[in-house]
Amino acid sequence: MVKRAVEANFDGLVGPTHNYAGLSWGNVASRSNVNSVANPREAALQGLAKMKRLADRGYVQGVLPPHERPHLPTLRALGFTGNEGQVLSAVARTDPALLAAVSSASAMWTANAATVSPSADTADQRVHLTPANLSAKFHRSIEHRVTGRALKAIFSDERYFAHHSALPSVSQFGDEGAANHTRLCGDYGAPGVELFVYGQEAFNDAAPAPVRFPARQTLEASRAIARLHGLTDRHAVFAQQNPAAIDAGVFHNDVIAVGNGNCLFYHEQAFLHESQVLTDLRERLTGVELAAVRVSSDQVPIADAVSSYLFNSQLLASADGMLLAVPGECREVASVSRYLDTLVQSGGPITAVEVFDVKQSMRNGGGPACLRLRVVLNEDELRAINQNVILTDALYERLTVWVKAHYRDAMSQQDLADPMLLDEVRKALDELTAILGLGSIYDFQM
Ligand SMILES: NCCC[C@H](NC(=O)CCC(=O)O)C(=O)O
Repeated sequence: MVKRAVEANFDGLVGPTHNYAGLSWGNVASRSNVNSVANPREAALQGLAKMKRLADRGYVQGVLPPHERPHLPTLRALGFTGNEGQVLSAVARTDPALLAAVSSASAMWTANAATVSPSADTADQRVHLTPANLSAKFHRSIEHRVTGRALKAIFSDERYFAHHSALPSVSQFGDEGAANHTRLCGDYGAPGVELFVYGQEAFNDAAPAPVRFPARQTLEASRAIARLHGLTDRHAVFAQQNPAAIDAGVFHNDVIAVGNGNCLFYHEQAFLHESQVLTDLRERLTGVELAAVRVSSDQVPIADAVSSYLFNSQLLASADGMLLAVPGECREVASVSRYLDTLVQSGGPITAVEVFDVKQSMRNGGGPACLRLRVVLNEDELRAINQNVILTDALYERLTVWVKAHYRDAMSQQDLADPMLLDEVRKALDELTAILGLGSIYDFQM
């Protein structure tokens, strides 16, 4: 029997150290905004406003906490000694790039937090969660431990939830989580098919690979996640991303494709073997017709897809079809704006387009879809999670007050060395874990 289920979205609350450090080679926005002054307060409020709008529409909206940054335990593991002020001033003086790396608020992009397989797909009928090792970028490779703790503090009931450790942190098992994972299905509670998109095969030198920018996800990693989650061949499809797309700045598949329910919305240059992907999906979607919404390069050149983040939109089920929640940049790129006008009139599955302003995040290459982790939950599972992280009006108000009390409105690279910043962050996060009822998840709390 198919259980009633919903797709919940868990957005990463932007952390107090949000800044532009140009840390992500291959991510065009990150590199082009390097050294701009960021506004963490505005970033966090933009994220909260997105969550609130969707919660008001009736979507189940959760919150995932930011991480402790700058991360002193990482600096100590790399040989910095002395008290915290001494560690910070030494790293600022000798290695500012390292200080930036351990200060990034990148955990906000929770599409990279983990891969989640709903219970309807897995062998033991539990929801399976694996934090992504994010091994392609040092600043992100330090996220998975705390991410795992946060997920365990929210999805704690072992009758319903199975947690795995991140894969080995080496490039051969590079894993970027849900950004390269799309689930297609009929009802959310019915068995679906999980599309794993990888950039490269690690153990096959002859396989196609990008030449300019790194492929962050490997086939080997995707297969390991599917095994860990107990997905049989009926429930998993593996597809290679088009290497040319990676070289054009598509560092994750969610920059060029998004799916929901029976709909896959994608650019014609997304996949290396497009028709095979569609065939593999159709074979496994029993009783459900795949609605493939393909965007051609004539309609939207790939460079425009990358600069507008058209495909990094949230595709959400709505009463009369599907809502595409797009970043504001989509209305600033002519080809994309034109395309969106025709899309809703085309009579296809996507029936509405709405614009969300997440500009602070966009300038680091994170659109609406990057900011959320999707978790399909049936009614029992939804009831079993930590309810304190579900966004209600009261929680929205509380988090807004919390952000305004603790966040700065300007963050430059120089500011990261300020020892006051570390104190501010810890004070804020200590309060946050109490608000969200998470217990102790940060190193400084242990
Ligand atoms: N899913 C969106 C991820 C964006 C993220 N950007 C960053 O980490 C940029 C940080 C900086 O450059 O300061 C990344 O590339 O992994």
